[in-house]
Amino acid sequence: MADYRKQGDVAVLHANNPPVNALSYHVRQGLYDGIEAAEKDPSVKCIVICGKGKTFPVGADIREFASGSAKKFPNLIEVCDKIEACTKPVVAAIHGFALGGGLEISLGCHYRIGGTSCKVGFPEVNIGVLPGAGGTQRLPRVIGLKPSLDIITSGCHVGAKEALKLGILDKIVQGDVVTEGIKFAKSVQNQPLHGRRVSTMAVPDVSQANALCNSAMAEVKRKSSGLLAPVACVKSLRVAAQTPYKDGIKIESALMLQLMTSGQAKALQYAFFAERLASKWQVPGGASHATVTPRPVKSCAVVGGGYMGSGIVMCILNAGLPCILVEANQKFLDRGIKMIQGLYAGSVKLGKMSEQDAKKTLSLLKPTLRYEDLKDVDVVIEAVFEDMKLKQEVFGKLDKVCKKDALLCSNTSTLNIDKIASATRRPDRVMGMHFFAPAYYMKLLENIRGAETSPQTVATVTQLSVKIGKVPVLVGNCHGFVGNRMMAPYTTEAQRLLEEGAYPHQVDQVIEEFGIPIGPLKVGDLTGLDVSWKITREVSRMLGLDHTKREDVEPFGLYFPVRNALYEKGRLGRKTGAGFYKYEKAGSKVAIPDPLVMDIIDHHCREEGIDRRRIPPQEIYERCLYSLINEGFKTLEEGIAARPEDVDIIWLLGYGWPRYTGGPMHFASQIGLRRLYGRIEYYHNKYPDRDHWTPSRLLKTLSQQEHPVPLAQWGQFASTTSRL
Ligand SMILES: CCCCCCC[C@H](O)CC(=O)SCCNC(=O)CCNC(=O)[C@H](O)C(C)(C)COP(=O)([O-])OP(=O)([O-])OC[C@H]1O[C@@H](n2cnc3c(N)ncnc32)[C@H](O)[C@@H]1OP(=O)([O-])[O-]
Ligand SMILES: NC(=O)c1ccc[n+]([C@@H]2O[C@H](COP(=O)([O-])OP(=O)(O)OC[C@H]3O[C@@H](n4cnc5c(N)ncnc54)[C@H](O)[C@@H]3O)[C@@H](O)[C@H]2O)c1
Repeated sequence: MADYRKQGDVAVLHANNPPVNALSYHVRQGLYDGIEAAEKDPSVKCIVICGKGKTFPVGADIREFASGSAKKFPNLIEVCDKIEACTKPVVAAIHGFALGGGLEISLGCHYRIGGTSCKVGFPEVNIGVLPGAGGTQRLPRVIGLKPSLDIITSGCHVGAKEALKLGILDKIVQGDVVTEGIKFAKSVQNQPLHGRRVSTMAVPDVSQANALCNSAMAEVKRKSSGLLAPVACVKSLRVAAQTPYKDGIKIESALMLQLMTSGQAKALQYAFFAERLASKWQVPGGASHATVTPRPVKSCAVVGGGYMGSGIVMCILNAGLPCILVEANQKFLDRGIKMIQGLYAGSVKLGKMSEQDAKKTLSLLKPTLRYEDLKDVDVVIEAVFEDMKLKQEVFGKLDKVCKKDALLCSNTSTLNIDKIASATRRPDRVMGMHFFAPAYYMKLLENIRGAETSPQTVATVTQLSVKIGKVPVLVGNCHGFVGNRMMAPYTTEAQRLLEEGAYPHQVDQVIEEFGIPIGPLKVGDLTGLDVSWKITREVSRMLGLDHTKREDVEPFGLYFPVRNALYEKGRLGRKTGAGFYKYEKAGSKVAIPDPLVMDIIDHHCREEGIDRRRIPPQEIYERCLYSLINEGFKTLEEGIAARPEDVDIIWLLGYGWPRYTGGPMHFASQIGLRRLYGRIEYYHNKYPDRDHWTPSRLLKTLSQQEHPVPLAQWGQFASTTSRL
């Protein structure tokens, strides 16, 4: 709704829909009625529109797109037109964010003022739509075509200063924005409105419009190939430059309608809400984010300042928390500090941070070689080598030196959290915090709850994760947790395809065309074939197998003859300039298909008596992606993942799964679970020895329901107790 009050001869309209004043039906109605009432009231001379609470409206209510309420009278176009047509001056007083429909409302106003820290923008492309309430038509009339193309196709926020410079804001004000808005409105109440109604203006300097739009179109197609929304934005902006508002708005609306009903928009909006759901955890027994109070965290420590540890330190420092870094010896400590300093220096060079801020942030870091220095910290995150014996040794030490209520966390990517916790006398205060590389950049944090981890530990770690800028997803304890566990069948199938008829570039091409930025074999080269070779050896050891014996490892899906042959030839991936591909030189990024690798593969097949066949792209697609999805369903049926949305967020934020498909689980729902199950069963019959093709029981049950079960209800069909 919108609150209407009068202050002298000024009508003040507050959009009131906490927490972000999304423009749902009642808010639109309130604003529309408010303008009408102010127009009718002879004692009102001018009007101020603002937002209650922490922000100006941040846009349309995204949930109303699916329900259809977004189109209900008065829709957002009608509200903006109503405001603009008002015969009394209307001023938008912006604090917080004016995004999407919120910015459109303010462009419907005759004047816009903003607080010093306000931000404006059109983030619609991020959720698969366009600024469809006149945004693509009004913004270029205010600021010109080029900056409008930049703002609308990028979805980026624009700060107050820049907004003033561009002309989006008429003034930046200090202090309370509503009070200032009232003052401003009074100052313009007698000014004629002619020339202030944006829809009546012409887009300035359209001589270069075609060239600008052509180049913007080429750019969005290059950057976000396959995405519908940015293309539609450019189309709509081109129209704005060429036609009067009344015609442009019709084309904008038609484009909006197409986008709103597209699968991409649904998937992107699903991802938007899934991301916000992720930190809302619940564990068996009922404890949840809503019921458990986290402990305050005032200081942290990181053990191991290698590749991951140094990135984790930066996340902590960036959040303004003091952090101690412990290393095994001076050489590695120096190397870690140098890495951290170098990254901050890089940020300063790129203008992302001032030198002073970098200095201040770095002053929160305390390097040491003494574990005893950790005695007062609230949370320790361990990031030493992936070795159970070493991790247990470190946790044993930490348990001795750290205060009793300190939390001890591990950045392990695969190891058993309970086993690590068993080295301490406080398993209730031990948890996994699985960061993704590079840790200072990647938003995902897979937090692993052990069998004895207490709800308060979960609450504290979740709160800390958010504080350091991450999206935390709580998962249960198993080998590889959710993300890496799902990765295993995907990479296994990618490699097995090589033995049957495909070459590395053919496999990667299919996956990259699907939208994952780097195919599985290029990822193999990136991480290093020696690294995956060692992992295979370790896992084989854990299972009591000899990794050199095919008959031992093959039944467990651990037999990778092509990778092994490349490894034995010293082709360790990008770092050696050769792996599944060749590279111009060691460390180069461009992977070049290598006839030598094809010969190695052909030779292997001849030796094994394998008749190579042409593998159709559809088979590559299904074997890599469906095996991964099947594993995702298994994590749900075992209660390792709590919700399909969590699985999706892990893959969207951690592994580059294309956001416009919503994530593997949402994608599965779009394929249709019956069809998906059928294909998985087909491959299970074809490759009965590969455990990862055993169909998930949950998927089977869901596929047998008479009507498709909405994704949000899948959890009700998972039969096993949660292992979270
Ligand atoms: C015929 C006509 C057709 C219609 C035309 C429409 C045209 C229009 O151009 C389309 C739009 O405006 S498209 C829209 C364009 N605008 C955008 O895309 C802006 C999207 N929003 C954002 O970017 C961020 O929320 C902010 C940066 C605003 C705040 O960040 P922060 O402080 O970290 O807060 P937070 O944690 O992110 O959110 C807090 C709570 O609010 C919830 N919620 C938020 N926005 C919502 C929305 N629009 N809706 C609903 N709910 C929304 C969010 O889910 C969460 O709920 P929870 O239940 O508590 O979990
Ligand atoms: N590399 C990745 O992409 C990645 C991603 C997610 C998680 N992880 C996990 O993060 C952890 C660290 O991996 P990394 O890639 O940073 O390894 P790394 O080899 O770069 O760093 C490990 C560091 O730990 C230090 N160290 C060893 N023993 C120590 C001890 N007793 N006390 C203090 N420091 C000690 C080493 O000196 C080294 O600097 C592993 O568990 C790994 O599985 C790695």
